[in-house]
Formats: sequence, structure tokens, C-alpha cells
Amino acid sequence: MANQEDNLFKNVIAHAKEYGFIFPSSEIYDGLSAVYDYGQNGAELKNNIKEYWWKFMTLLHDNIVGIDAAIFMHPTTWKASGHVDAFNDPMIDNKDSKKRYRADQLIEGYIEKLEEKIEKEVEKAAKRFENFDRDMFIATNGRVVEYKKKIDEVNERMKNAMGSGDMVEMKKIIDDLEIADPISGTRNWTEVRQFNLMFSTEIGSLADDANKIYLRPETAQGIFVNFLNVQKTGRMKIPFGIAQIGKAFRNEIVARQFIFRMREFEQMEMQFFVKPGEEGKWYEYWKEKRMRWHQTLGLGAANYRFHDHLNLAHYAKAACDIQFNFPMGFRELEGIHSRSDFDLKSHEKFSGKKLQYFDSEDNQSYVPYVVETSVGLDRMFLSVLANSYKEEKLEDGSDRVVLRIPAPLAPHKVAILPLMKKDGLPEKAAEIMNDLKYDLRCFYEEKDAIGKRYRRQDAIGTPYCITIDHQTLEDNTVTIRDRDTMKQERVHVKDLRSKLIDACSINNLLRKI
Ligand SMILES: Nc1ncnc2c1ncn2[C@@H]1O[C@H](COP(=O)(O)OP(=O)(O)OP(=O)(O)O)[C@@H](O)[C@H]1O
Repeated sequence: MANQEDNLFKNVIAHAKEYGFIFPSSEIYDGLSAVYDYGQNGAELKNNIKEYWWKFMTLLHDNIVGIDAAIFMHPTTWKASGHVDAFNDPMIDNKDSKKRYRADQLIEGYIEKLEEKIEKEVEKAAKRFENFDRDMFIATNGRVVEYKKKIDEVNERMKNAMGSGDMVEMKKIIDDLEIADPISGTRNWTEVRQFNLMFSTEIGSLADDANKIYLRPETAQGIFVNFLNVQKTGRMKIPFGIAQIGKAFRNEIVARQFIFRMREFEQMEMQFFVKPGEEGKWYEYWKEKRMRWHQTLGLGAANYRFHDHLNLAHYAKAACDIQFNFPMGFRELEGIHSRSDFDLKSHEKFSGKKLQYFDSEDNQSYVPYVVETSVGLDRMFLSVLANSYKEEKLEDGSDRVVLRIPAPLAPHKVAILPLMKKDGLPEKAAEIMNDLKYDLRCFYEEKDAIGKRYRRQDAIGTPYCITIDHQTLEDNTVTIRDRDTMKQERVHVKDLRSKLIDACSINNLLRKI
């Protein structure tokens, strides 16, 4: 990360704490690594993101229903899903810095550097030649062709090593590429070891292996095991989807970068069950739909891109990420996976129960194929927070920090500010608030000068401030101040509701998708 972006990210993190968005977990005991608590403003923002997702899935699609499965599941679930045997990350330690890394991420970092080199060559050439043909240049320039060859070769070696669980080969790749620890600068590495990411605990009073259960590492399996329950009781016809929002737990090897990679986090997942053979069509459909959902938020379309997976899981037909331009660069925000019938078939095998759908049109039973969309709620939160955070210099020479959070997601939609604490202004303000509070989350404040109060609302992203002054008592008008433009206009109290609801409603945002 470049220094400037690094500093900005640090400021975002500090701001999130100072203004009640995110606190380190159990902070009075010095915190717990990669675990965070959401504060009074964070919880509201998070709930609004959930609502935007949940309503998109379950209101806008009459063939998608939502469930809420338990975190604990029968331990065989995780045998069937492959997590007990294969939910591992390869870890490696540097003996000098004593830092721990994911071996695959070290190798990916090497590949990223080659990709950056290619981009630099492209940029240089684009400046030199008129009518520059990027694809032609990449296909023919000697240096770029070499870089690309190297990338393919490394990717192929890593894919094979990860696929077969060959950790000796993973270590060899790191040695061959002469990858050094960014901290110590040395290549004094340990062997690469597999590390299972699932947390386990015991159920009941006996602490022995027979009672061992796991904290779910993904919410998807709660959907798969309930597939027939939902299909039958909801009389669902294929294609249909099951959506869920819930906690997931992963003992991540390297948990840095604030809430981007946590050990306890939340996922918003939807499994879409389709007829075998139709998964390709639905995969494309969901890719497009999910991208539109993101872009409608208004954080800037250019901040999103697709990234196709080259290394597919053995059961996957296709997989891609929607990446977001986080402060540390483009990273995965959401995964879209065509998972075939792997999960349901595997649960059939391990449970001995049929998980088939009877298609009355074709008069046949089959195990449906699945297309999954899976987005991290905390990563969504980070994308909104980091993108909204702005340090601005104003015309009068002063500074302000403002969170330009999309209005429908803002923790508070409107601040109600009586200009003074006397002359009946607080009473009038309370009257206005009592009318608005059923539709819009309001923040009431009467302390300090109005300018100071505006700044505090800017810092928590409140899109509108309403000031009640003496004129309000005469003609029932108030001033509305817009967070982003800082412009103020005089509005009649009776017009407030419709004006504010229009701008702040999640339902209106959903209409734009
Ligand atoms: N440790 C984590 N902390 C926060 N969010 C996470 C974490 N792991 C996964 N997610 C979120 O859940 C989504 C779906 O999970 P999935 O298993 O596809 O992630 P993943 O491919 O393992 O992610 P990564 O490659 O970043 O570890 C991800 O796109 C991400 O938004």
C-alpha cells in the first residue's frame, strides 16, 4: 500500500472508533486479534446494509425465501461439505521476523508484482504510440510475453500443489521464486504446513472427541441441509433460492487489515437451486444482478470489477469474485460460484437421505445444481465506510471530515437541531421529531453552536440537518442543510416527510436496481 493510502486507511480506522462505528473487541483487555464490535452508529449502518440485501433477495424475487439456521450443526455436516478434510490454508513462518504468512498469498503477491510490471510496460507504450492497440502489444511485446509466461507457469504449479495438498511443492515454489519476507527481507522460511480454519468446541458436559462440534465456517451448509424442508413446506418450484444472513467463524492465519479479514464475521449468502444443465445461464444472470446491486449503491461503478477464478475447486463449474477498490487495492468483496450438485449429493451420501426435487413438468426427480452468491457483510461495511470517508478543505479555509455514506444506509437520516435551548424552540423541535421518527431515524441535539453540531453530524454521515429557529415558530418552516453540498434551504414542515423519505429510503434505492 502506498504511504498516502496507508495513512488514509489508518485515519478511517481511527475515525470508526472515535465516532462509535467499530471498537476492538474486549478493548479493556487490550482487544482480541481480528475480532471487532460494532458500536451505536456501526450497528445501524450494518443493519441498513442487511436490509438492502435481504429486501433485494426476498422482496424483489418471489422465488427466493429467507431462513435463519443455527450456528452449530451436526459434525457430519462438515465431513460432507469437505471442510474437515480440506478447509485448510497453507501457512509458513519467517524464522527471522517470526511473522506468519499464507504461502499461497506470498505466491500471489509475486504474481501481482509481475502483473504490475506488465501494466507499467503497457502504460509506457501507450504514451509512445498513437493508435495504441493494448491487446496486440500484450500479445507481441517480448518482455510482456515473458512476464505472462512466468505468471501462467507459477499459477499452474500453485494450482497443482494446492489441488493435491503438496506442501513440499508449495515451499519449493517460494524458494524457486526467491520470495523474501517483506518485514525481515530474508528467505529464512519454515516448511509449509496445512492449517484447518475451523474453530471447534464440545457440546454437552463431556469434553471428548465424540462431542466435538464446529462453529460454522460458512452459512451455506445451513441452507443445503434445509433444502428439502424449505422446498416442501414452501411449495417451491425450481428455479428457487434460499437466502440467509448469519455469523461465520474462521481461524484465519493472517488476520490483518481491520474488518476485511476477521475471525468472526457475517455472511449474506443465497443458494439458487436450478435444473441441471441450466446452471451456466443462471450463473451469468446472478453475476449481472449482483453487480447491479452493488453499483446502485452509488460508491462509483469504477470501484467494482469481476475477477474470474483460475483455480476452481474440484466440484465447481465456474467461479468469480466481485472485487472492490478497498484502501489496499482491489480485493474480493463477493463470491459467485456455480457449485454443481456437489453439496446436496454429498449430504445425500453422508446422511443416507434423499435430497431430490420432483419436477412435475418433466415427471422426473433430480438433485438440483446450485449457483451461490456470497458476500461478506463486514467487507460491505468496510467498502461503504472507506469509500465515504473524506477529509475536505472548505472555502473558508477550515477543514472537515465527512462520511458521504449513501443516504439510505446512513445510521441517522436526519439531525433535529433547535437553534437555542429556549423560547419554545426545543418544544417545537420535539414536535417535528415526533412526527418524523416513525419513518426516519432522527438524532436530536441541542448542545453547542450550530456549526459544531453540523460537523459532528458530518462525521457520522447524517445526510440532513434540520434547524428550528424563531422563524419556525412564525411560519412553520425550517432550514434543511445538505451534508454533501452544505447548502441550506427553507422548507415547510409539512413537506419534510416526503422530501426526506424520498432521499433516504432503502425501498427507493431498490427501485433503481
Ligand atoms: N475472514 C473473513 N472476514 C470477513 N469476511 C470474510 C472472511 N472470509 C470470507 N469473507 C467474506 O465472505 C465471502 C464469501 O466467502 P468465501 O468463502 O467465498 O471467501 P474466500 O474466497 O475464502 O475469501 P478470501 O479469499 O478473501 O479468504 C467473501 O467474499 C468475503 O466477503
